[in-house]
Amino acid sequence: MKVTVVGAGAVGASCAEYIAMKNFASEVVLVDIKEGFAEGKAMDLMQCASLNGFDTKITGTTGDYSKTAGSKVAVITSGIPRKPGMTREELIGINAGIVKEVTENLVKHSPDVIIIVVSNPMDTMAYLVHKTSGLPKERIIGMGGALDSARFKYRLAEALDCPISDVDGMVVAAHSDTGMVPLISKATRNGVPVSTFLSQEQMDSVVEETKVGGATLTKLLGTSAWYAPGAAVSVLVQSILCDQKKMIPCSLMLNGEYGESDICLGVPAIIGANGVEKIVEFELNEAEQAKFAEAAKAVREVNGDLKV
Ligand SMILES: NC(=O)c1ccc[n+]([C@@H]2O[C@H](COP(=O)([O-])OP(=O)(O)OC[C@H]3O[C@@H](n4cnc5c(N)ncnc54)[C@H](O)[C@@H]3O)[C@@H](O)[C@H]2O)c1
Ligand SMILES: O=C(O)C[C@H](O)C(=O)O
Repeated sequence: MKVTVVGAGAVGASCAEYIAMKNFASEVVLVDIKEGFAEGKAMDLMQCASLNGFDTKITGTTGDYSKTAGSKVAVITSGIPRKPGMTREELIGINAGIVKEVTENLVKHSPDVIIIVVSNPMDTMAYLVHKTSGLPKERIIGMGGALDSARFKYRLAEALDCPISDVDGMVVAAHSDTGMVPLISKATRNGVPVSTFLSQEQMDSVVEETKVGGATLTKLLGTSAWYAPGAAVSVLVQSILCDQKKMIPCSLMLNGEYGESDICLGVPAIIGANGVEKIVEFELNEAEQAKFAEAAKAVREVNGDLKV
């Protein structure tokens, strides 16, 4: 099955690399606007095939969407990343126009596509794709929660001084520095609540470090991260292409779930061959639900800046 990745920059190339390495897609088509860039990235990645042992064919094109025709999944990573000191929300002015145009091109050539939105501000870009694509809501998935939850587990394992495979945890609500809600009350080490091992101060610090995970990396790297974002996308794409029905937190259009409607926010969902197969609703505690509502209010304000 064919997967398109639009934007052959840091995140797009990382998505293509992880998807190919896991060997579950027949073809990955990279698209970029910069002349020759996607073709170059595709060629470089294909020269890894014999070394890394994958058979996925990777091709590149400068804006020729006819090459993307018949894609089962398309990942939108096109757009600018933030620089140190910026918020994701500040990218809306440039990225909204790019995401809208890319969405129209994708849908024209692959009307049955499932779109994964990565470009920031992601929750608002996912909302924009809903408003402009005409696709059913089950076929639009914002990628944020998968990455934020991976960062949460990294911070939990660090605080617990244990292997990451020992910990479980999930982040819901917005993919923003202030709107992320790491569900610390439900995080466990092999099924045992982490509060058994960590003080309140340690848990607060894990939550805060998780929320600014993207900003911390942006400060260190001078631009935003790409390895874990690419890996997180590859997990979503695999769950769709292999119909794994994994439960993954994603930014999805809500229709009353968690008390919100007409907004894309991070919630757990079953992801399979049809895209979003079910939004999983479970009880948040009072504080978590209040933070979820606060995040929704902030995302709604950013959505208000869209011209849709
Ligand atoms: N949702 C997440 O968890 C997450 C994680 C990491 C990055 N991001 C976001 O992903 C986006 C990409 O980040 P990056 O580090 O790869 O940036 P990058 O600058 O390395 O790559 C972006 C690419 O998009 C291309 N592009 C721009 N306009 C285009 C268009 N109209 N059509 C096709 N290609 C176009 C550029 O030429 C560039 O190669 C940013 O908005 C960033 O904030 C989101
Ligand atoms: O932090 C960013 O701006 C990029 C991305 O959203 C991330 O979380 O790594």
